[in-house]
Amino acid sequence: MIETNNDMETTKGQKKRKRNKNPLSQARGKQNKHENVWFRRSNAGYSLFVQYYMNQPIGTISSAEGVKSGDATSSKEEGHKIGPKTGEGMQPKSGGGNSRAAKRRNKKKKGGKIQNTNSKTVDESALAVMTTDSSPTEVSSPPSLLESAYSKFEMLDDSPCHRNNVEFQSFLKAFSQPLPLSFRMRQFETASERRQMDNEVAEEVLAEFSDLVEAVQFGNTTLYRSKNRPSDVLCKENLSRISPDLKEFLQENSQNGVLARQEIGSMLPVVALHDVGAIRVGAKVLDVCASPGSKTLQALEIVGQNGRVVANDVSENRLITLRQALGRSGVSSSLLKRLHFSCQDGSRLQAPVTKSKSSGEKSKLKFDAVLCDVPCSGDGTCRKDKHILPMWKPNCGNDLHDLQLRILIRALQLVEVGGVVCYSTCTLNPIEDEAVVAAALSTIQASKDSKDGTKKKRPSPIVELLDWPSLPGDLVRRQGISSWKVAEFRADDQGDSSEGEIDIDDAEDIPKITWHDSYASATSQPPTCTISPTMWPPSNESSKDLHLEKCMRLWPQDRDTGGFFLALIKKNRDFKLK
Ligand SMILES: C[S@@+](CC[C@H](N)C(=O)[O-])C[C@H]1O[C@@H](n2cnc3c(N)ncnc32)[C@H](O)[C@@H]1O
Repeated sequence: MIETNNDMETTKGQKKRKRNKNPLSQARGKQNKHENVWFRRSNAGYSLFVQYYMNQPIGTISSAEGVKSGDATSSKEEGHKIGPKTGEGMQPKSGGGNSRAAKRRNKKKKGGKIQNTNSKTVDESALAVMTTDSSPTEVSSPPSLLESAYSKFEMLDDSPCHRNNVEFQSFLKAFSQPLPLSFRMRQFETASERRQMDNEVAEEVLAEFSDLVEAVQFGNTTLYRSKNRPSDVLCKENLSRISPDLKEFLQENSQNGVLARQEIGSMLPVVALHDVGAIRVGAKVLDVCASPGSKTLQALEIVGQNGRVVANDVSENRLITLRQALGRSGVSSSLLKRLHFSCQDGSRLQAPVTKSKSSGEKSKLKFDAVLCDVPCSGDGTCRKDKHILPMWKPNCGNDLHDLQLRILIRALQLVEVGGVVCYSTCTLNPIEDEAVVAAALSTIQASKDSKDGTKKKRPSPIVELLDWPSLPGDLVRRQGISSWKVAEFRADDQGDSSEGEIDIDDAEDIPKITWHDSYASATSQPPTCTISPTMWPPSNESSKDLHLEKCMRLWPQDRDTGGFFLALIKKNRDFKLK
């Protein structure tokens, strides 16, 4: 059982919520059994992923970081789309309108060959498509499923911007490679001499592995990551083969608290909040969606023994995981005393009540910084999580949008005036990223100023996006985007999948995304997933005020990372929602 701090309020009905599944599994669980089977057999997830991201803007590389040679991007506003315009190239050349099942039935009648296939043959066939097709590609090694899915679209599409799309290919290629290893030296602001000594010794030892890993200064933190190697990149999967000694070193030092294995993008929220002064020695920090706790630990290291970190997660089991991870991380017991657990739905989180030592008066705690690392579709982690792409569809992100928005608004209520919230996801899907940020800012902007209850024009907005602090090392920040498309996958015809009747060589069997221009058109027939008006980009007029370009996108093809999205939002005044 998780210990909940005495001064922590719990919400009514908490027990019921504790049993709830993770919202991402719930979003995925909405697929029926047939559809799941069909997804796995047909590689539909890869096709949908490729179609979707071909039609979304990628974001411009921020000029502060500078466009370095070799960056495959043009600096047009928003960055160009990495694929053809919606509707331009996405329709199959023939057919259309009928469901795939209907087409298969027609084909059967005509005596067409229907393959009874499994995932292995799908891969092989996709490979054949890649090699026989004359589409240009820089890829010399066998194409990944993503690259194969792309080449299939090329077969269907004559759009000139679609062909020769080097950047899109480099994005697919990067997403198809395993994620390079990365870890950080644990940084204790109030470090004891012994701790510093341990770190120095570890850094000396790491110098022995300088052919494999390189150090990058990352705020106050020293980050290590795999060095570019001509052969295979050092990653979790090949670590024991390439360097059993480094593996042993990493295992030992993760357990004794010297270093923490963490993805680069995942380190950024705490580094950025530290950089803008919101997470500092003695600060009060809330981690709304905390488990498995990589950011909780990072924040705890900085706030030290006079600070306070509240780690909240809706799932009791995941809070247990977090506690176990912290136990293994070698954090001192005195520091652990500064950590408080809470098991609540982040969108309705009740602030802990504190008692003043002098007057004994009780008040609700507000935080200097809030980490809002919400549940998301997670496609930015597909380089290390092989289960994401096979089941990918836009519906998963759509189903999470409302929850993400409610959690972010709650985080902005709980942060102190002058404090900062970092909203982050490990997806590059704008519906879960800029759409959520834009909707939260607009909702709060439209709310009443809680001071005098009026909606007077004031010099600064109630909440605003902060400029991104300078980036460590050679990381590349792409700016947030302010236009994007909303899509849905309407699976109306997976009935035949139980018979394994998928003809992967048939262009008409490639699943198609349905694009929605507006909320009205999306809801003109019953949607198959959550569709909310806040999913669409704000009007040109209001998006100017929101400054979504201040958000940060980390794309895998830029500096060999995972995909990550971050936004720093400062609260200037209290507000009351309408
Ligand atoms: C992306 S993970 C967080 C990763 C974590 N911040 C880290 O860096 O280790 C999202 C977490 O949100 C939790 N979660 C899902 N729905 C939630 C909700 N309504 N309120 C609070 N937490 C939620 C999930 O259980 C999951 O642990």
